[in-house]
Amino acid sequence: MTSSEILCVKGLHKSFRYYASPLSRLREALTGKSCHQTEKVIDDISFSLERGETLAFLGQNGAGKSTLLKLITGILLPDSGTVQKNIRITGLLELGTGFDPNLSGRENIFINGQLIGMDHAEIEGKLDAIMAFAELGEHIHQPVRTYSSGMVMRLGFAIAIHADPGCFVVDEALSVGDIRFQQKCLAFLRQFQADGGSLLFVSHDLAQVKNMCKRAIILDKGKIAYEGTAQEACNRFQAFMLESAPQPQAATPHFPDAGIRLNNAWWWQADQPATQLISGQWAELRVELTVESPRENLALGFMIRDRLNIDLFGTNTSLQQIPLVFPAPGRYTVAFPVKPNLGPGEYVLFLALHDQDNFEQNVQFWEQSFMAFQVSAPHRNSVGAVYCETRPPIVSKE
Ligand SMILES: Nc1ncnc2c1ncn2[C@@H]1O[C@H](COP(=O)(O)OP(=O)(O)OP(=O)(O)O)[C@@H](O)[C@H]1O
Repeated sequence: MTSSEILCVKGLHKSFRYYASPLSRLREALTGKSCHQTEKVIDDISFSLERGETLAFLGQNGAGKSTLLKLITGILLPDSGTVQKNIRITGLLELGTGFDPNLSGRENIFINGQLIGMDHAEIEGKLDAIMAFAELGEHIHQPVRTYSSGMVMRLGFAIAIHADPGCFVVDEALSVGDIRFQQKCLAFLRQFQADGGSLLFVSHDLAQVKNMCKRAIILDKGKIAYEGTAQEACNRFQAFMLESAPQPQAATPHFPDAGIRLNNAWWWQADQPATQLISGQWAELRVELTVESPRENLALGFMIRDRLNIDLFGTNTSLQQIPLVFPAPGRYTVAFPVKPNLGPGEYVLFLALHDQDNFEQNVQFWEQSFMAFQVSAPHRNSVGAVYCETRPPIVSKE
């Protein structure tokens, strides 16, 4: 380890054993014969972290990000390889790790605090500050098993940050809880960074990764697939995710009794089909259907979701008070004029055709992620997920 490094990971390997049933495990213990399968989850990972550096880990679900963080913090032991660190690393990993559900929040502060390296006197000294940060009020005296996941997160975060770590580990857990508390945690983390603290960060929110981190590693099936600036890593990861996202194609109906098939759907903007829309300019979502017999009383709708699968905007013909009538069999196109006032980024389109009064009835198709598309904002005068029209600010003196 060099003098500026606080963490040095070398040749880390970790596999998990999988047994078909508890009986297989018992059989192996009794007979000594192998009755398990092994899956390599971390495969020869090496990297180092300098003091004050912020490093993000990106990767698809199951890529090994959380396992790597647990190896670094010592929650898990590697099969081989080393984790050298010369500072205290704390953070939020699995919600509730190190909490006894039957003890109160206050009692758990002592248990969890000791687990992450504080001694009793240090915890006594910081108890009031930890309880104030967690904002649990009288709940602090109730057993942790009665807490919501957001409350567990508050308590875990409050303890972890008061351990004066040199490096703080943030897994997706930060996305739990109410937005005001999340903002408070993020503000804390920014101050922690400004004061020279290091961060290891796992998030599927690439905007947050770019905002919080300078460097990033993309993990793919437990191996390092890319290491570089957070900006470049996010671009590569985004491109990879878009490639692997469902593309427009003939959809097969999921509903055997459906008499209407979704053939295709595509965006149209500036007189041509578009996979990249320009924010704030009129576009059209065209949905092409094959109708086998005359139908009415249906609603065709769409929902735009962001990459975290959060609903951003949806509408349907019923909400728009447009009767959807297919008087004869044939191919139909339904066009929705839409002005996508969205921030630049990747989005996914959900399409469904169902009863006009009840979306669970007469379902003809229900395509959760029919296609991915991008939105660009060439005249950037804003940031964020939505685009609100603005006029130049007016400065006036009282
Ligand atoms: N304790 C465990 N026992 C067995 N398998 C495990 C254990 N922990 C993780 N795994 C497996 O290891 C693989 C990697 O999981 P991990 O949680 O590290 O991925 P991840 O990149 O953090 O995914 P996500 O983005 O979904 O959180 C997965 O296949 C997971 O099922």
